[in-house]
Amino acid sequence: MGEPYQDREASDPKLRATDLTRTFGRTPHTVDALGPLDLTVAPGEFVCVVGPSGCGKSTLLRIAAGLLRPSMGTLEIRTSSPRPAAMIFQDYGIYDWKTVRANVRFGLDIQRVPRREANARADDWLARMGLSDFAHAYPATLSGGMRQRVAIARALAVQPELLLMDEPFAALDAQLRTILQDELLDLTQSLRTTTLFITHSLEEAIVLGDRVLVMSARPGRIIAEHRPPFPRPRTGDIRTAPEFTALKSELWDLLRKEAAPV
Ligand SMILES: Nc1ncnc2c1ncn2[C@@H]1O[C@H](COP(=O)(O)OP(=O)(O)OP(=O)(O)O)[C@@H](O)[C@H]1O
Repeated sequence: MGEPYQDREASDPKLRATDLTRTFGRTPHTVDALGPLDLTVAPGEFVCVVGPSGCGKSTLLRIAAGLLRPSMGTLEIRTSSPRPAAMIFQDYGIYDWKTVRANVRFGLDIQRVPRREANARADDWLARMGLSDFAHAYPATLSGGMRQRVAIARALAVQPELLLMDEPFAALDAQLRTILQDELLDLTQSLRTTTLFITHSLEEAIVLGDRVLVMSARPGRIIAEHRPPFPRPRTGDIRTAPEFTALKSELWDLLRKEAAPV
C-alpha cells in the first residue's frame, strides 16, 4: 500500500471528523467498528465513501447524523442555519401511513413551515421528481424507484446544509439505479448541497463524487482518496470513458485487497 491517507484540510469544512472511533459492546466482547478516522467535507462538495462490507460505513454516517455517539474522537458539523442535516437510507425511510405529499412535507412540518408554503414546496419537489400525479397516493402503491424519489424529495425539500446518504439505491435494480444516479447527479450539480454518500457501487461513487474515499476492512479507516477526472457539470456519459474504467479497476483492486480473507 502507498502513503497513508491524509485528508487535505479544507479551510472551512462543513463536516470534520478527527480521530473518530466507534466500538460496540462491552469487554471482552467488543467490536471495533470504525477508525480512528479523519475526514473533512468542504461546503458544496460531494464525497463518496466506498469500503468492504462491515467496515463501518453506516456507523460513520449514523454518527454524522447524530444517531450514534463516537467512542473517541469528534465529528463536527458546521451549519450556519438551524436547518438540519437530512438523511436518506437504503430502505427509503418513508412513512407508509402518510400520503406521498405528506411524506415530502414531513421535514417542513417539523420545522413549522406554514401549511400553505409547505404544500407549495412539497408540490414543487414532487413535480421535479415526476411524482405530481402521485401526491395523494400512499407509498405502498409506488414502485421502489418512486419510493426512493419520494425520500430524495423529502430530504431536499428542507434545503439541508448537509445531505447524508446511506446506500440509497442499493435496493433498486441496475437499470433504475443508473437512472436515479443520473437524476441525483443533475440535482446535486444544480443545488451544490454538501453531501456524504455511502455506497458499495464503485460506478456510483465515480459518477457522483468530487472525491471517492476508500475505507479499509473493519475497523474502517480511510486508506485512499481519488478525484474522478471529470469536470462538472458532468453527465452519466462518463461511464463509457476509458478514464472511468481505469479508475473503477484501480478502486476495485484496492477493495479486493481489503475484502480478501486473512
Ligand atoms: N449496534 C451495533 N452493535 C454491535 N455491533 C454493531 C452495531 N452496529 C454495527 N455493528 C458492527 O460494526 C461493524 C460495522 O458495521 P456497519 O454497519 O457500520 O458496516 P458497513 O460498512 O455499513 O457494512 P455494510 O457495507 O455491510 O452495510 C460490523 O461488524 C457490525 O456488525
